[in-house]
Amino acid sequence: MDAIQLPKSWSVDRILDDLDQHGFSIVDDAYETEYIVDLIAECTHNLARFRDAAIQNGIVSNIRSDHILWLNPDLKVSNQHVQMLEILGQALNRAFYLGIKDVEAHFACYNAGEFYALHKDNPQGKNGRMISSVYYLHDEWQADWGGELRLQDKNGAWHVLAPKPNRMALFQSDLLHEVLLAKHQRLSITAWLRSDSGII
Ligand SMILES: O=C(O)CCC(=O)C(=O)O
Ligand SMILES: [Fe+2]
Repeated sequence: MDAIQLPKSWSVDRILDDLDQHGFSIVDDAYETEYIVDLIAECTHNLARFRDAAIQNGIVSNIRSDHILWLNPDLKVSNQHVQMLEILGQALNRAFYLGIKDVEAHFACYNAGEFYALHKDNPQGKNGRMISSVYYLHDEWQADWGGELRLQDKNGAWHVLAPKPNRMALFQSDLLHEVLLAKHQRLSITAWLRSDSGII
C-alpha cells in the first residue's frame, strides 16, 4: 500500500520556517478540485446538524456566534483532511518536539452577521492545543465580505487574512486572533494539533 502523502502545495519546509519565524503560515491552493467538491458536499449536507458554538455545557458565551459540527470518522471526506494534519503533526514533532499526538476538528459555519471575538485557543498553555489550523471551504469569497482572520504573530505584528477558498491558515494556538464579522456564509474546518488527546 502506498503511504499517504501530503499534497504538493503543502510545502513542509516553508511551513516549518514560517511557524518558526512568525508563528503562523498560510497554505494556498491546499487541495485539488476533486477533493474540494466532495468536502463542500459533505459540509453542506450536514449543515442542519451544526450547533451554536457559543453554548457549551448549557453555558452561553457572547464571544462567538458561529455554528459547529465536531468531526468523527463517519464524516469520511473531512477525515482525510484530519489525516493530512496528522502527517503534518509528525513533521512538526520532528522539527520542534511539540509532542503532537492527536488532531481534533470541527466544521464551522459563520452566517452573515456572525463573528468570533478576540481570543486564544490555548490561553496560558492550559490545554494541549499546540497548533491551530483553519481550512476555508466556501467556493467564493469577495474582498468586501468581511470574515477575515485577524491574527497577532509571535513578534507582535497584526495580520488581516482573507478567508480565501482552498486556503489553510496554521498558527500557534497561544496567539491572539479573531474572526471579523462575516457578511456572507463562511464555511471552514478548524482543527487543533494537540499534545494530549480529548476535546476540551
Ligand atoms: O475561522 C477562523 O478563521 C478562525 C476560527 C477560530 O479562531 C476558532 O475556531 O478558534
Ligand atoms: Fe480560535
